[in-house]
Amino acid sequence: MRYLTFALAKGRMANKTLEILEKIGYTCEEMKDPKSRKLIFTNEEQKIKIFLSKANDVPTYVEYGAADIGVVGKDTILEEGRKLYEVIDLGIGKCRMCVAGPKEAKKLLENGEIIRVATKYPNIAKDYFYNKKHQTVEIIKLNGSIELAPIVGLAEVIVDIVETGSTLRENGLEVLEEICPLSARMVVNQVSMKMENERITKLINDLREVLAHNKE
Ligand SMILES: Nc1ncnc2c1ncn2[C@@H]1O[C@H](COP(=O)(O)OP(=O)(O)OP(=O)(O)O)[C@@H](O)[C@H]1O
Ligand SMILES: O=P(O)(O)OC[C@H]1O[C@H](OP(=O)(O)OP(=O)(O)O)[C@H](O)[C@@H]1O
Repeated sequence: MRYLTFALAKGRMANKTLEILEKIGYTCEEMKDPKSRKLIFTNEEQKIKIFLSKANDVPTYVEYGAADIGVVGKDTILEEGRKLYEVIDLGIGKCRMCVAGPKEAKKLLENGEIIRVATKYPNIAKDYFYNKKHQTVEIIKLNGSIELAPIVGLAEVIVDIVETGSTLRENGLEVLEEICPLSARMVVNQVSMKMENERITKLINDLREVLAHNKE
């Protein structure tokens, strides 16, 4: 039997993802050593390998088959636009992709003015403004602390993740339009889905059972 390789997004979702995998019997004790600098972990018995990578890179590893399976936010899946199968919503990392800004910016949006939109997610922003709203805007790519942009006059609005809304509130901004709900998804390489169909189907079914149980 060959190894099934998992690419998981490091960061805020990593621990919860590992907890869910543990519930379906996939464990990697070695991963729990906080001092370890090792990047990939093997469970010889279960014939699995697990690695953590930057969230943005998970779809790339999976599309190229360097990982059979990935767990990553829907935002990253939409932004990266890779060829993969999205098989299950894990229900963790729930948040929303929104257009936000000072409340005065609502008028600019309603009037379809050519505004500047700052975001870490240029493809999601383009798709929303160009394809869904048919509104011409200038997209400015940033890499973090996006909420700064309307405050310092770099852009009129932002496209960003909103979870509790605290970051917006504490900076005098608000949600102006909602683009879509987000959560972590399991994605599968298209060839692996065929070649390892039995193992991957079992894994998906086991996950469904655990997730249904969690909801009860
Ligand atoms: N409040 C939140 N802010 C950002 N992402 C969130 C939030 N809640 C859930 N998520 C989900 O968690 C994923 C990973 O977020 P995280 O901040 O760990 O990584 P990141 O944005 O790649 O961070 P960095 O670039 O700072 O390493 C996001 O892609 C999103 O799907
Ligand atoms: O609605 P809230 O609960 O306040 O969460 C949303 C904030 O969290 C994320 O930022 P993150 O902490 O990942 O930092 P970043 O801005 O550097 O990406 C996101 O980009 C928002 O800024």
